[in-house]
Amino acid sequence: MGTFKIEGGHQLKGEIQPQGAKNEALQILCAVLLTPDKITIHNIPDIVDVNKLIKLLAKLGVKIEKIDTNAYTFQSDEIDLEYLETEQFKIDGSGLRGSIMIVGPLLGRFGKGYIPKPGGDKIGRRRLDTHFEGFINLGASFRYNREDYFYGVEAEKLKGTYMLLDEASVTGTANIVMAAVLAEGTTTIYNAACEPYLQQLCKMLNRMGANIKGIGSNMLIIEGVDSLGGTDHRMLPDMIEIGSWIGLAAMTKSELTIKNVSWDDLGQIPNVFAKLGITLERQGDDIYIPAHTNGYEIQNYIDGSILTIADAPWPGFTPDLLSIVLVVATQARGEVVIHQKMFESRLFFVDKLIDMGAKIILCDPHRATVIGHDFKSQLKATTMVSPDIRAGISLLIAALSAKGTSVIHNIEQIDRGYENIDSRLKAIGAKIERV
Ligand SMILES: CC(=O)N[C@H]1[C@@H](OP(=O)(O)OP(=O)(O)OC[C@H]2O[C@@H](n3ccc(=O)[nH]c3=O)[C@H](O)[C@@H]2O)O[C@H](CO)[C@@H](O)[C@@H]1O
Ligand SMILES: C=C(OP(=O)(O)O)C(=O)O
Repeated sequence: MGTFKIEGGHQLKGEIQPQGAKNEALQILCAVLLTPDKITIHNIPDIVDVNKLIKLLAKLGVKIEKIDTNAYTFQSDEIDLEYLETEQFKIDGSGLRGSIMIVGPLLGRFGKGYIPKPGGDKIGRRRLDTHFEGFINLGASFRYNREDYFYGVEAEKLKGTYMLLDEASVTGTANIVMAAVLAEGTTTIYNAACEPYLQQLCKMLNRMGANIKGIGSNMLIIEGVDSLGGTDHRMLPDMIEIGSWIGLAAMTKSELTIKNVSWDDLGQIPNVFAKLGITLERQGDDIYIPAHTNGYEIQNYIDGSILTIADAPWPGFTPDLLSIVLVVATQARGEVVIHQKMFESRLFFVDKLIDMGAKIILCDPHRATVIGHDFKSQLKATTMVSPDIRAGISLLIAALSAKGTSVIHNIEQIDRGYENIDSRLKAIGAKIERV
């Protein structure tokens, strides 16, 4: 179990280049299975989850070449479907959440797709019904082996159809789209997820020869084609990482510039941090955050009632930033209710923040009320264990603002989604060691 030792209470300063987006990378990497032609992908983040998926693709027979620090080529012209029947695949496939998205492309191109129960954050129930109901709608037969949590879908030829998803699942929509692009006829997916990473996937598939309309909306219309070809793709910057850097800057009263953020793809993120009282300046495509020497004040609603920050499917606010918003609120002036609607086990990490002196009431598993300290009392350093990726980075931000030296164990959770986080933090003045 890896550990970070952090000496908190220091102001940081400098520029940060965000990494390529983790959750986009997981979709895009699965899409390389859709064609025998070469695909070049740039801005791939060097993080544990993505590297696990790249290894899994290699074991499936994808020819992979690293052509630059964050760029690879992929060629899926000799796929070894037998690997899907092996015990090793059960281990590899369950190592991350994103592996679920190999099923759609494999089903679309080879007529069968299998996956063990995927891994990822333990943040509540993470059902897969939307994915498999979508494949069944396209004509696939489905089986699930309860003994070893193994899912399978098979079809001679998928047939396009109309479907209304039971929820706007992000990976579910990506999976169904990747199957439907090679189905016969027209598939309409209503209540589709429409976040920027999904838009990126659809645009990439269209460059490969697919015919997807309605990109960016919650209704995707896909005319199936017989085959797809190669393309070049560049990943967007990671909006969750960008939000994490904004939170870090505010909590440590640091002046930071986050470079090349693709501002127009950030949706509600700048607004939500602005509601917490954080000043963000748009400078070209960069975000400049001045040092918040006098703190930051949470805005109430216009009728004076207390602000609630809640998650919702895109274009709502992403659930992946709520833990970060929560930690930032602990030092604000004012109060806020954090409502995590999607996941029921994601707020339990607040116990650690309470140990550090934060004023938080966990009302129920989904809601926490935070009463900010306005920096009148600093958080106290402590020893903690990172339960999931976003709680992990939130605890790291708390530790960097706290008085004294904190220790965070199980930092593998943070490494799942943040590239070289310790060296990038050190470059802007943080006192952090991997021990
Ligand atoms: C690898 C990847 O891309 N992971 C992301 C993806 O996970 P993932 O695709 O697994 O998440 P889903 O979009 O399927 O759903 C997340 C949770 O929200 C619930 N839900 C979803 C849609 C909806 O309309 N109503 C609703 O309540 C689901 O029941 C589930 O509990 O999207 C999540 C939601 O943005 C993010 O937290 C994850 O980081
Ligand atoms: C929940 C997350 O990831 P995953 O879906 O990969 O577990 C996340 O990135 O915050």
